[in-house]
Amino acid sequence: MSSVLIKGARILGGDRADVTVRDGVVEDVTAGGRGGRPGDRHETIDADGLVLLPGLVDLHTHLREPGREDAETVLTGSRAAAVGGYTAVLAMANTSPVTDTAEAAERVLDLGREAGLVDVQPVGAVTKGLAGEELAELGLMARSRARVRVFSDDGKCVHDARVMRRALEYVKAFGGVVSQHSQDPQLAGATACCHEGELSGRLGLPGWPGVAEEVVVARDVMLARHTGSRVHVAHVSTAGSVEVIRWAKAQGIDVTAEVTPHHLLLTTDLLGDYDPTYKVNPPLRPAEDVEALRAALADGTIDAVATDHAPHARQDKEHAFVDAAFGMLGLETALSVVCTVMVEEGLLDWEGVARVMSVNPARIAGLDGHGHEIAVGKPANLTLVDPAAQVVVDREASVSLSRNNPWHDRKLTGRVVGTLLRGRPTVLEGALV
Ligand SMILES: NC(=O)N[C@@H](CC(=O)O)C(=O)O
Repeated sequence: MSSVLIKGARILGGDRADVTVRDGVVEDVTAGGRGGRPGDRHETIDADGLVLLPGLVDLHTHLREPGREDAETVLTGSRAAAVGGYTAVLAMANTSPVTDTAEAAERVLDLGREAGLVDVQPVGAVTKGLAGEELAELGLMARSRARVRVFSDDGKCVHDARVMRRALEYVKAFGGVVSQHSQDPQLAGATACCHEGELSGRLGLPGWPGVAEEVVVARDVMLARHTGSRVHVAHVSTAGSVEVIRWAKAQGIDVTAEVTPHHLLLTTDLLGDYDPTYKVNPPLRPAEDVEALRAALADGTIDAVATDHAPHARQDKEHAFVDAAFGMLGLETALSVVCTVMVEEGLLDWEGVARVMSVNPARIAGLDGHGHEIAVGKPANLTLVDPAAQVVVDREASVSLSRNNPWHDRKLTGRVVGTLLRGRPTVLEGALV
């Protein structure tokens, strides 16, 4: 296999270095920009002043295949992931059919390998058909070729405490984790589609109060304590949930949490003109929650940024607000949003970005080969970022199949310019290779 020389990149935003990768691993790191032996033939990437990060890992991606290939496929979602700087994504189980068997998980794994742009790691459903009643084949999925370690009914909450307890006990045996979509179905019912508050009243939209999330987070951390197992809180959206998670961590309870880019920047007042692009689960919250989420990501209470990339075909989104599908795109813009709201605001440095977008997600998901330090002998899953680039997002430029992009026309700072999967460039100069 050929080698690649990345010249002059700032590893985690530090001093310039030359990084040579060969046969899928980092072969050499030379400080000061004199890397590459004379006479060696490399493909050279001029990375002068660019920030080099370990390849990003997304704990929460919806790829829609099988079942809704008109919204996204494993291939198109993999393209969006690579453009976004990702080298691994966890593919959520709420496809049709649901990923609730070993065969279904292996099929997603194989589709990811065929696409060959990022490692697609299937998430297994917690319950059969996401129905919340009977446990899915957790052990068979774990022992399958797909080696499933993350289980989630995402899109639905595992609301029965007894089922959640059993799931936590079960996954403990093989070091698995349950990623919970925390939404109490009585407090936030089937029609709830907007943060409950003054605005939802004025708009006449059924409200989804923060407490519907917080009560489930509180219950689940107690179940994690009781079972000695591991729970992960998906898409945390309220200050109250942050308080519970902070308390639980202080008790030594094995809980981790993720926040989405949209909950770090967008607020509920965007719903003023009923644009379904901004309809998402959990809903966009007020500015006080956004502030608390940023602070929690900065201080480590929230471990990871996860996109909840949720592509939807036009016919599912272009409806009256109450009838439109929940969800928004996220893979291609996540790094730019994190750079804008966390790095530019002085809340995280690039080492911190590597931690919340690569190291911690890889650890939570148990993904070997990702989230490693950039050092000799380590897998060459790498992301190059231009930290000063000014981007105006154009939804038509997306490589996703869907267009439900809440970032359209927004100005963001920082841009992914290169991605390497095991030493092979998948993205160069911001475009797919
Ligand atoms: N996050 C979303 O708004 N949508 C998710 C599922 C869900 O959590 O409702 C989807 O699959 O579309």
